[in-house]
Amino acid sequence: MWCSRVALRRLQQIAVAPLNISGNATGGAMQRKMSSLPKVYVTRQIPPDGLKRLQESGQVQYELWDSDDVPVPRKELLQKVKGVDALLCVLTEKIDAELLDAAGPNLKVVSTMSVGFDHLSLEELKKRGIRVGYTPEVLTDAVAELTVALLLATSRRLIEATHEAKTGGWGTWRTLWLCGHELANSTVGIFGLGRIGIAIAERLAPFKVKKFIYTDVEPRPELASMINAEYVSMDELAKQSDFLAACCALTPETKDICNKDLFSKMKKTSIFINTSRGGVVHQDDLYDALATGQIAGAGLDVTVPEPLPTDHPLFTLKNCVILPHIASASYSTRNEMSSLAANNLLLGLRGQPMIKELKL
Ligand SMILES: O=CC(=O)O
Repeated sequence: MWCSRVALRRLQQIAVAPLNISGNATGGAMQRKMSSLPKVYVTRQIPPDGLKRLQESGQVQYELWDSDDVPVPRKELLQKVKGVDALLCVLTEKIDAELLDAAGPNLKVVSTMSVGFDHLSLEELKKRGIRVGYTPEVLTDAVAELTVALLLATSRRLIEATHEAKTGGWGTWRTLWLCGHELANSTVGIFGLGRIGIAIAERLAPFKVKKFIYTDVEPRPELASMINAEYVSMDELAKQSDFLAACCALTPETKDICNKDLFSKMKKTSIFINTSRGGVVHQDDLYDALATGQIAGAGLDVTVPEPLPTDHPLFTLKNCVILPHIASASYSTRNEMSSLAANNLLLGLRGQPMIKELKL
Protein backbone atom coordinates (compact mmCIF):
# COMPACT_ATOMS: atom_id res chain seq x y z
CA MET A 1 0.00 0.00 0.00
CA TRP A 2 1.51 3.30 -1.00
CA CYS A 3 -1.31 5.74 -0.41
CA SER A 4 -2.77 7.68 2.46
CA ARG A 5 -2.60 5.28 5.39
CA VAL A 6 -0.43 6.65 8.17
CA ALA A 7 0.25 4.35 11.11
CA LEU A 8 0.03 0.66 10.47
CA ARG A 9 1.72 -0.82 13.44
CA ARG A 10 4.09 0.09 16.18
CA LEU A 11 7.45 -0.13 14.46
CA GLN A 12 6.38 0.32 10.93
CA GLN A 13 4.52 3.10 9.33
CA ILE A 14 3.57 4.19 5.89
CA ALA A 15 4.33 7.81 5.23
CA VAL A 16 3.21 9.49 2.05
CA ALA A 17 4.77 12.59 0.60
CA PRO A 18 2.33 15.49 0.37
CA LEU A 19 1.60 16.51 -3.15
CA ASN A 20 1.71 19.89 -4.83
CA ILE A 21 -1.96 19.75 -5.62
CA SER A 22 -4.69 22.22 -4.78
CA GLY A 23 -6.40 21.93 -1.44
CA ASN A 24 -9.73 20.98 -2.98
CA ALA A 25 -8.46 17.90 -4.76
CA THR A 26 -10.62 14.92 -3.93
CA GLY A 27 -9.18 11.88 -2.17
CA GLY A 28 -9.58 9.91 -5.40
CA ALA A 29 -7.67 12.45 -7.48
CA MET A 30 -4.93 12.55 -4.90
CA GLN A 31 -4.64 8.80 -4.89
CA ARG A 32 -4.45 8.59 -8.68
CA LYS A 33 -1.73 11.24 -8.76
CA MET A 34 0.22 9.61 -5.97
CA SER A 35 0.13 6.16 -7.45
CA SER A 36 2.00 7.50 -10.49
CA LEU A 37 4.86 8.91 -8.42
CA PRO A 38 8.12 6.95 -8.11
CA LYS A 39 8.17 4.69 -5.06
CA VAL A 40 10.90 4.99 -2.49
CA TYR A 41 11.64 2.77 0.48
CA VAL A 42 13.48 4.39 3.38
CA THR A 43 15.05 1.75 5.63
CA ARG A 44 15.26 3.87 8.78
CA GLN A 45 13.62 6.77 10.52
CA ILE A 46 16.29 9.16 9.28
CA PRO A 47 16.81 12.63 10.82
CA PRO A 48 14.06 15.15 9.99
CA ASP A 49 15.83 17.24 7.34
CA GLY A 50 15.99 14.33 4.90
CA LEU A 51 12.40 13.25 5.40
CA LYS A 52 11.24 16.84 5.02
CA ARG A 53 13.16 17.05 1.75
CA LEU A 54 11.44 13.93 0.41
CA GLN A 55 8.03 15.15 1.57
CA GLU A 56 8.37 18.65 0.22
CA SER A 57 9.73 17.53 -3.13
CA GLY A 58 6.31 16.30 -4.22
CA GLN A 59 8.37 14.04 -6.47
CA VAL A 60 8.04 10.70 -4.74
CA GLN A 61 5.88 8.58 -2.51
CA TYR A 62 7.82 6.84 0.17
CA GLU A 63 7.40 4.14 2.71
CA LEU A 64 9.49 4.20 5.84
CA TRP A 65 10.70 1.73 8.43
CA ASP A 66 9.67 4.00 11.24
CA SER A 67 12.22 3.17 13.88
CA ASP A 68 15.72 4.29 14.66
CA ASP A 69 16.18 1.74 17.43
CA VAL A 70 15.61 -1.48 15.51
CA PRO A 71 16.89 -2.01 11.95
CA VAL A 72 14.36 -3.27 9.46
CA PRO A 73 14.43 -7.10 9.56
CA ARG A 74 15.91 -8.56 6.41
CA LYS A 75 12.74 -10.48 5.56
CA GLU A 76 10.66 -7.32 5.84
CA LEU A 77 13.19 -5.38 3.77
CA LEU A 78 13.12 -7.98 1.00
CA GLN A 79 9.34 -7.64 0.89
CA LYS A 80 9.27 -3.86 1.06
CA VAL A 81 11.75 -3.22 -1.75
CA LYS A 82 9.66 -5.11 -4.32
CA GLY A 83 8.99 -2.78 -7.21
CA VAL A 84 10.54 0.36 -5.70
CA ASP A 85 12.23 2.96 -7.89
CA ALA A 86 14.70 4.08 -5.25
CA LEU A 87 16.04 3.02 -1.90
CA LEU A 88 17.36 5.25 0.86
CA CYS A 89 19.37 3.11 3.26
CA VAL A 90 21.83 3.31 6.13
CA LEU A 91 24.94 1.25 6.80
CA THR A 92 23.15 -1.58 8.60
CA GLU A 93 21.49 -2.80 5.42
CA LYS A 94 23.34 -5.14 3.08
CA ILE A 95 22.52 -4.12 -0.44
CA ASP A 96 23.50 -7.26 -2.32
CA ALA A 97 22.34 -9.41 -5.23
CA GLU A 98 19.54 -10.98 -3.18
CA LEU A 99 18.11 -7.59 -2.27
CA LEU A 100 18.51 -6.15 -5.75
CA ASP A 101 16.79 -9.20 -7.23
CA ALA A 102 13.97 -8.78 -4.72
CA ALA A 103 13.62 -5.12 -5.68
CA GLY A 104 13.41 -5.92 -9.37
CA PRO A 105 14.01 -3.89 -12.51
CA ASN A 106 12.34 -0.64 -11.39
CA LEU A 107 15.15 0.14 -8.97
CA LYS A 108 17.22 2.96 -10.42
CA VAL A 109 18.81 4.63 -7.40
CA VAL A 110 20.32 3.56 -4.10
CA SER A 111 21.20 6.41 -1.77
CA THR A 112 23.05 5.58 1.41
CA MET A 113 23.17 7.93 4.38
CA SER A 114 26.84 7.17 5.03
CA VAL A 115 30.27 7.93 3.69
CA GLY A 116 31.22 4.24 3.94
CA PHE A 117 29.86 1.94 1.26
CA ASP A 118 31.19 -1.46 2.23
CA HIS A 119 27.57 -2.54 2.85
CA LEU A 120 26.83 -2.09 -0.87
CA SER A 121 27.73 -4.69 -3.49
CA LEU A 122 29.05 -2.22 -6.03
CA GLU A 123 29.56 -4.85 -8.68
CA GLU A 124 25.92 -5.95 -8.48
CA LEU A 125 24.74 -2.36 -8.55
CA LYS A 126 26.89 -1.58 -11.56
CA LYS A 127 25.74 -4.71 -13.38
CA ARG A 128 22.15 -3.51 -13.04
CA GLY A 129 22.90 0.10 -13.99
CA ILE A 130 21.75 1.38 -10.59
CA ARG A 131 23.14 4.76 -9.54
CA VAL A 132 24.53 5.17 -6.04
CA GLY A 133 24.59 8.25 -3.82
CA TYR A 134 26.53 8.58 -0.56
CA THR A 135 27.36 11.31 1.96
CA PRO A 136 31.05 12.24 2.11
CA GLU A 137 32.38 15.63 3.27
CA VAL A 138 29.39 16.70 5.38
CA LEU A 139 30.64 14.43 8.17
CA THR A 140 34.36 15.15 7.96
CA ASP A 141 34.44 17.66 10.83
CA ALA A 142 32.36 15.52 13.16
CA VAL A 143 34.42 12.39 12.50
CA ALA A 144 37.73 14.23 12.90
CA GLU A 145 36.56 15.81 16.15
CA LEU A 146 35.47 12.47 17.57
CA THR A 147 38.73 10.83 16.47
CA VAL A 148 40.70 13.44 18.40
CA ALA A 149 38.46 12.94 21.44
CA LEU A 150 38.92 9.17 21.26
CA LEU A 151 42.66 9.50 20.81
CA LEU A 152 42.97 11.73 23.87
CA ALA A 153 40.60 9.59 25.94
CA THR A 154 42.73 6.54 25.11
CA SER A 155 46.20 8.04 25.42
CA ARG A 156 45.43 9.98 28.62
CA ARG A 157 43.37 7.09 30.03
CA LEU A 158 40.27 9.18 30.71
CA ILE A 159 37.80 6.31 31.00
CA GLU A 160 40.01 4.45 33.50
CA ALA A 161 40.51 7.69 35.39
CA THR A 162 36.82 8.56 35.79
CA HIS A 163 36.17 4.96 36.84
CA GLU A 164 38.87 5.16 39.53
CA ALA A 165 37.55 8.51 40.76
CA LYS A 166 34.00 7.17 41.02
CA THR A 167 34.80 3.81 42.59
CA GLY A 168 37.22 4.71 45.38
CA GLY A 169 40.49 4.05 43.54
CA TRP A 170 41.51 7.69 44.01
CA GLY A 171 43.88 7.56 46.97
CA THR A 172 46.66 10.04 47.44
CA TRP A 173 48.15 11.94 44.50
CA ARG A 174 50.67 9.53 43.02
CA THR A 175 53.64 10.24 40.78
CA LEU A 176 53.07 7.63 38.09
CA TRP A 177 49.44 6.69 38.61
CA LEU A 178 47.32 6.84 35.45
CA CYS A 179 50.16 8.26 33.39
CA GLY A 180 49.60 8.16 29.66
CA HIS A 181 51.27 9.32 26.48
CA GLU A 182 51.16 12.86 25.17
CA LEU A 183 50.90 14.27 21.69
CA ALA A 184 53.60 16.92 22.10
CA ASN A 185 56.72 15.86 20.20
CA SER A 186 55.01 12.74 18.87
CA THR A 187 54.83 11.21 15.42
CA VAL A 188 51.27 10.68 14.21
CA GLY A 189 50.70 8.11 11.47
CA ILE A 190 47.65 8.12 9.24
CA PHE A 191 46.67 4.97 7.44
CA GLY A 192 44.59 6.09 4.44
CA LEU A 193 44.99 9.77 3.71
CA GLY A 194 41.76 11.40 2.62
CA ARG A 195 39.58 14.26 3.78
CA ILE A 196 39.11 12.75 7.22
CA GLY A 197 42.81 12.02 7.76
CA ILE A 198 43.63 15.61 6.82
CA ALA A 199 40.96 16.99 9.16
CA ILE A 200 42.30 14.86 12.02
CA ALA A 201 45.86 16.06 11.42
CA GLU A 202 44.75 19.69 11.25
CA ARG A 203 43.14 19.32 14.65
CA LEU A 204 46.11 17.49 16.15
CA ALA A 205 48.79 19.88 14.87
CA PRO A 206 48.16 22.52 17.61
CA PHE A 207 48.98 19.83 20.19
CA LYS A 208 52.60 20.25 19.02
CA VAL A 209 52.85 17.03 17.06
CA LYS A 210 56.42 16.73 15.74
CA LYS A 211 55.73 14.88 12.53
CA PHE A 212 52.87 13.52 10.44
CA ILE A 213 53.46 10.45 8.29
CA TYR A 214 50.99 8.48 6.20
CA THR A 215 50.62 5.53 3.96
CA ASP A 216 48.13 4.75 1.24
CA VAL A 217 48.01 2.80 -2.01
CA GLU A 218 50.11 5.58 -3.50
CA PRO A 219 51.54 8.93 -2.37
CA ARG A 220 49.02 11.80 -2.27
CA PRO A 221 51.34 14.81 -2.44
CA GLU A 222 48.64 17.45 -2.87
CA LEU A 223 46.69 16.34 0.19
CA ALA A 224 49.84 15.58 2.18
CA SER A 225 51.20 19.07 1.60
CA MET A 226 48.21 20.47 3.51
CA ILE A 227 49.53 18.89 6.70
CA ASN A 228 53.17 18.58 5.77
CA ALA A 229 52.98 14.80 5.97
CA GLU A 230 55.61 12.39 4.70
CA TYR A 231 54.69 9.31 2.68
CA VAL A 232 56.12 6.11 4.19
CA SER A 233 55.66 2.38 3.74
CA MET A 234 53.21 0.46 5.95
CA ASP A 235 56.21 -0.97 7.84
CA GLU A 236 57.61 2.49 8.54
CA LEU A 237 54.18 3.72 9.56
CA ALA A 238 54.01 0.95 12.15
CA LYS A 239 57.58 1.51 13.36
CA GLN A 240 57.56 5.28 13.60
CA SER A 241 54.04 6.15 14.76
CA ASP A 242 53.41 7.07 18.39
CA PHE A 243 49.76 7.38 17.41
CA LEU A 244 48.44 5.42 14.45
CA ALA A 245 45.00 6.32 13.13
CA ALA A 246 43.20 4.10 10.62
CA CYS A 247 41.19 6.33 8.28
CA CYS A 248 40.86 4.08 5.24
CA ALA A 249 37.81 2.62 3.54
CA LEU A 250 37.07 -1.07 4.09
CA THR A 251 37.80 -2.90 0.85
CA PRO A 252 38.97 -6.45 0.07
CA GLU A 253 42.52 -4.99 0.14
CA THR A 254 42.22 -3.37 3.58
CA LYS A 255 40.25 -6.14 5.31
CA ASP A 256 42.15 -7.28 8.44
CA ILE A 257 45.16 -5.20 7.36
CA CYS A 258 45.76 -4.00 10.93
CA ASN A 259 46.90 -7.37 12.18
CA LYS A 260 49.63 -9.15 14.13
CA ASP A 261 52.20 -8.20 11.54
CA LEU A 262 51.45 -4.48 11.94
CA PHE A 263 51.04 -4.52 15.73
CA SER A 264 54.29 -6.46 16.19
CA LYS A 265 56.21 -3.64 14.47
CA MET A 266 54.64 -0.88 16.56
CA LYS A 267 56.25 0.67 19.61
CA LYS A 268 55.19 -0.61 23.02
CA THR A 269 54.22 2.97 23.84
CA SER A 270 52.05 3.53 20.79
CA ILE A 271 48.31 4.07 20.58
CA PHE A 272 46.13 2.64 17.81
CA ILE A 273 42.92 4.44 16.83
CA ASN A 274 40.21 3.23 14.46
CA THR A 275 37.27 5.36 13.35
CA SER A 276 36.99 3.83 9.87
CA ARG A 277 35.48 0.34 9.80
CA GLY A 278 35.93 -2.55 12.23
CA GLY A 279 36.77 -4.87 9.36
CA VAL A 280 40.18 -3.27 8.76
CA VAL A 281 41.33 -4.67 12.11
CA HIS A 282 42.03 -8.29 12.95
CA GLN A 283 40.40 -8.10 16.39
CA ASP A 284 41.98 -11.22 17.89
CA ASP A 285 45.42 -9.91 16.94
CA LEU A 286 44.56 -6.52 18.43
CA TYR A 287 43.42 -8.19 21.64
CA ASP A 288 46.74 -10.05 21.88
CA ALA A 289 48.75 -6.89 21.17
CA LEU A 290 46.88 -5.01 23.91
CA ALA A 291 46.84 -7.84 26.45
CA THR A 292 50.55 -8.56 26.08
CA GLY A 293 51.64 -4.91 26.11
CA GLN A 294 52.81 -5.06 22.50
CA ILE A 295 51.12 -1.67 22.11
CA ALA A 296 49.98 0.72 24.84
CA GLY A 297 46.35 1.23 23.96
CA ALA A 298 43.60 1.26 21.37
CA GLY A 299 40.57 3.45 20.81
CA LEU A 300 37.89 1.95 18.59
CA ASP A 301 34.72 3.57 17.33
CA VAL A 302 34.03 0.63 15.03
CA THR A 303 34.15 -3.11 15.59
CA VAL A 304 33.08 -6.43 14.12
CA PRO A 305 30.32 -7.13 14.79
CA GLU A 306 28.35 -4.06 15.74
CA PRO A 307 27.19 -3.95 18.40
CA LEU A 308 30.19 -5.74 19.91
CA PRO A 309 28.81 -8.33 22.35
CA THR A 310 29.24 -7.12 25.94
CA ASP A 311 31.18 -10.29 26.81
CA HIS A 312 33.74 -9.69 24.07
CA PRO A 313 37.33 -10.01 25.39
CA LEU A 314 38.22 -6.49 24.17
CA PHE A 315 35.81 -5.11 26.81
CA THR A 316 37.90 -6.71 29.56
CA LEU A 317 40.95 -4.61 28.72
CA LYS A 318 41.60 -1.36 30.54
CA ASN A 319 43.75 -0.12 27.68
CA CYS A 320 40.99 -0.44 25.09
CA VAL A 321 38.39 2.31 24.76
CA ILE A 322 35.36 1.24 22.73
CA LEU A 323 32.69 3.58 21.44
CA PRO A 324 29.46 2.48 19.70
CA HIS A 325 30.15 3.85 16.19
CA ILE A 326 29.35 7.50 16.95
CA ALA A 327 32.01 9.35 14.93
CA SER A 328 29.53 11.33 12.82
CA ALA A 329 26.93 11.57 15.58
CA SER A 330 26.29 15.28 15.97
CA TYR A 331 22.79 16.63 15.39
CA SER A 332 23.90 18.99 12.63
CA THR A 333 25.99 16.41 10.79
CA ARG A 334 23.39 13.66 10.92
CA ASN A 335 20.79 16.09 9.59
CA GLU A 336 23.11 17.14 6.79
CA MET A 337 23.76 13.51 5.93
CA SER A 338 20.04 12.83 5.89
CA SER A 339 19.35 15.81 3.68
CA LEU A 340 22.20 14.98 1.30
CA ALA A 341 21.00 11.37 1.02
CA ALA A 342 17.48 12.61 0.15
CA ASN A 343 18.81 15.11 -2.40
CA ASN A 344 21.05 12.50 -4.03
CA LEU A 345 18.05 10.20 -4.34
CA LEU A 346 15.76 12.85 -5.84
CA LEU A 347 18.39 13.99 -8.34
CA GLY A 348 19.15 10.40 -9.29
CA LEU A 349 15.48 9.72 -9.95
CA ARG A 350 15.31 12.80 -12.15
CA GLY A 351 18.27 11.49 -14.15
CA GLN A 352 20.42 14.42 -13.05
CA PRO A 353 23.92 14.35 -11.55
CA MET A 354 23.79 13.67 -7.82
CA ILE A 355 25.55 15.99 -5.37
CA LYS A 356 27.67 13.06 -4.23
CA GLU A 357 27.60 10.03 -6.45
CA LEU A 358 29.83 6.97 -6.39
CA LYS A 359 31.56 6.25 -9.66
CA LEU A 360 30.84 2.59 -10.36
O1 LIG B 1 30.37 5.23 9.54
C1 LIG B 1 29.68 6.09 9.11
C2 LIG B 1 29.54 6.37 7.72
O2 LIG B 1 30.02 5.59 6.88
O3 LIG B 1 28.92 7.39 7.40
